[in-house]
Amino acid sequence: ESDVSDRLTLESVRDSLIRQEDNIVFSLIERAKFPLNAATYDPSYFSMPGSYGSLVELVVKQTEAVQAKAGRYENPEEHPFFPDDLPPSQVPPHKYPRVLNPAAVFVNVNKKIWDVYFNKLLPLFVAPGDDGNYASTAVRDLECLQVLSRRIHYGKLVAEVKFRDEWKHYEPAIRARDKKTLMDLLTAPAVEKAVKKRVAKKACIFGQEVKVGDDSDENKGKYKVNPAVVSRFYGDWVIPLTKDVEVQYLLHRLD
Ligand SMILES: C=C(O[C@@H]1C=C(C(=O)O)C=C[C@H]1O)C(=O)O
Repeated sequence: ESDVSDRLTLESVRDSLIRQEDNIVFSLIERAKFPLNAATYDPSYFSMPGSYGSLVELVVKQTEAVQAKAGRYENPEEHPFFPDDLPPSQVPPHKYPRVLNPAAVFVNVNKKIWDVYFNKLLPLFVAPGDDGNYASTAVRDLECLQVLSRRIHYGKLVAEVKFRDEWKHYEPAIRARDKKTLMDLLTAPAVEKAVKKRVAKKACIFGQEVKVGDDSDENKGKYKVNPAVVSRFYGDWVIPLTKDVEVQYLLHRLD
């Protein structure tokens, strides 16, 4: 049986990133069903024993605790937002193929993802207002955070494949801790451009009203999430954070 890492190619890793776009766009559409619902993020909205902060923090922390028991974070592709005090996995260990350098576990940009999602993205793609559905809102946020985190940390696998393909170029830059050269080596501008175009198109296709027996174009241009916002969010944050993960991982690749 061949080693999983032998089947890992830049193409297969990119295919996964493309598939994850579907998940991200759908999750944003689901969140955008609700208005901002500011109470979800307001620590003074409720109080309960233990220091959970806001409702969304309660939902994320408690969900992560349950998922940790179920073994979610044993998977090197999953990263918790609140790694401190997580309970251990309760399930028999699964033998994940060892593909990444073990130092990969120390690369976690979820704090940044949390900040960017709530402060940069959310105000741009949800309507202002309050409909009282705070718990559902928090659950949708959790979903968005998890799919974004998975996508961005996939940068570790991308970097691993690129390193294997071109180690002769990467090694000297890693030894010299030369982040600028690493960034230049791993950047593929044409791929980035295609990603931004494709996510805008997905937001158009997945987010349109589908009508039967009505040929009029009255719904043309009305989308559940603004395709331009999704594309800009990818260009300004998702891609740069993925590349940040790539560089951070590569710096540890020879540890
Ligand atoms: C992920 C990759 O690395 C970089 C980041 C990209 C992204 O986040 O979509 C796209 C191209 C590269 O500049 C890749 O090459 O596929």
